Amino acid sequence: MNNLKKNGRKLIFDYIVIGTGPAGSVIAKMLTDDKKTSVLVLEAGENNDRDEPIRDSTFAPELEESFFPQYFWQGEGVPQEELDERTFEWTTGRLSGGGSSINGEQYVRPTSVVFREWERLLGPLWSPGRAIRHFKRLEKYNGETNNPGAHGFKGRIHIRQAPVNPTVMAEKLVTAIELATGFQEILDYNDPKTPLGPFTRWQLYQKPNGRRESASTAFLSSDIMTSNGHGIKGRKLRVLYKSTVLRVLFSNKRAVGVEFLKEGKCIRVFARKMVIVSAGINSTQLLMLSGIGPAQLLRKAGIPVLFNNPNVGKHLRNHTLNFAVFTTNPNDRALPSDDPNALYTGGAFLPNPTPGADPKRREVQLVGIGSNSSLAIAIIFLRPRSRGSIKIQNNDPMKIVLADEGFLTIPGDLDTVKNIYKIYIRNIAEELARIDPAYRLMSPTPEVIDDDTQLEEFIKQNFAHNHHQQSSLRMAPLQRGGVVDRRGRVHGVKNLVVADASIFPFTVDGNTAAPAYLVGYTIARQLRLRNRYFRTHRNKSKRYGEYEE
Ligand SMILES: Cc1cc2nc3c(=O)[nH]c(=O)nc-3n(C[C@H](O)[C@H](O)[C@H](O)COP(=O)(O)OP(=O)(O)OC[C@H]3O[C@@H](n4cnc5c(N)ncnc54)[C@H](O)[C@@H]3O)c2cc1C
Repeated sequence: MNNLKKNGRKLIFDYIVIGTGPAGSVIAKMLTDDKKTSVLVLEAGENNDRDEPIRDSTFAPELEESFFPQYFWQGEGVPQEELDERTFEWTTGRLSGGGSSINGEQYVRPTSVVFREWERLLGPLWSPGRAIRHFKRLEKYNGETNNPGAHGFKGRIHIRQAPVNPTVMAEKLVTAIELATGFQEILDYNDPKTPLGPFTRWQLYQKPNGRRESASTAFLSSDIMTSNGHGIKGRKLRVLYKSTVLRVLFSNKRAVGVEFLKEGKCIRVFARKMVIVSAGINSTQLLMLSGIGPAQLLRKAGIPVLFNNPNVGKHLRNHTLNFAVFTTNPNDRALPSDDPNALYTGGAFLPNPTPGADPKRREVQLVGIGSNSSLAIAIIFLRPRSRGSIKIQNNDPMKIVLADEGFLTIPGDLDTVKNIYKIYIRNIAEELARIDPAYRLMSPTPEVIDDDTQLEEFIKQNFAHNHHQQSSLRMAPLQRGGVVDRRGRVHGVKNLVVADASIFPFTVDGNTAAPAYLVGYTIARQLRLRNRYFRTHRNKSKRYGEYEE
């Protein structure tokens, strides 16, 4: 076993951050802004920011389909009982920027309805007003809006609204959705005043020239660190790639460091203040390997129990994903010829169409994906009740976890997806065909939609995975299913924080990268406040909770 050493002494940092996804990268940058705090970041993957498939946004669809081993974790979930025992990929980005370096680039903030739930459970730190303030500080918005007060224009994350001029295909789809649902076209779905309706322009994680903006390009860029991971201009940042953390080290229930694998060597490194786990879909496994989790499971795996918390790995959630495919008019382009980086052909956010559901709550996301010969609508149900779980198999960090996403295990979820086809898709198909008869619903056919048994079968066969894994380490009080408190501090131990999509307390009503950035930003601010407080108040007897912003 090696200790990472400098001048023969073991190397100690103020913080160790595990992972460079949206949450980890923001935290690493923010904690080192003061040029006093030292941070070591450990990332299993490499820095691939310069690779064409990562930089060039037009590769996004291919990345999402092929899961190239050089950029993705390779894994599979357990067979899904309600989906005829089918298995789905259990993966995300394994490279600098994590999922943000390979994802579909859609920038979608959760609505205020979601943050009101977070606030009720966790207090004002997670209120809708504060969330919007934080998003504004993070983003550099490059697009149109009727509510400039809702956007930020000076943050580090470039957001490009695209395309400027919608294609005829996008316009036809949006008109059809307007007519089919009664919701008017909206300009800016991230404006809290217009969370529902169809639109021709997505907001994308892209620089003004259409190149991908990831957590790596936004927060670990050349003005922050050198290409080999050294902070510049006095920034006490060190990023080590190809460094896979195996477990967190403790002394009397206090996290003091981590053990990681780098190029065949097992190395130990230490943290004075805190270890921050931002490993995304792997955070649950790391906690369990470190002795935090359901006692019975840990004992069976041969891991000494540090803190028995049955909530660890228990509340895994994901959105559902299905498709409807239309023929198109060969004269209609899916994307403007001068802007292939726009990626999508319109879309919509809508309420659950089931009679009795809240008509003001966003629960459905439709994404137009056009090509020369077809228009697919990706259908995402954003508020499924089904829950899954993550379990380790034994104490071997290299052994894949048993990730059971529990898709459609609560029957109401299947009913909602059926209603989306029966009400929204059926009506959109009719309106589209009225606008232009060349647009015909091919899959599922209207006959399948009208037959309950066939529709159910279609949904199960057609079901896809959309990589919005969240909530397996819920941020909530222990008695209410929590693993971390409102500042991400792990219950039952000291100096250990989790900050990433795994701590979302309630399912978000859109894609998951924006709230992961927000979680990182909010927790980093809290850590900075704590540092500032301890620096200025020598009397450390007061708890920093009293000095929250
Ligand atoms: C194909 C795909 C498409 C998606 N499309 C969209 C989209 O269009 N819009 C959107 O908002 N979201 C999208 N998402 C989801 C989004 O990218 C994730 O929710 C987001 O990246 C989560 O951020 P995070 O900080 O929680 O973790 P991650 O982004 O997963 O980052 C975790 C990092 O930790 C590293 N890591 C993990 N384990 C270890 C370890 N043991 N040691 C060291 N490092 C480790 C990983 O390599 C990774 O870099 C998509 C995801 C995928 C996979």
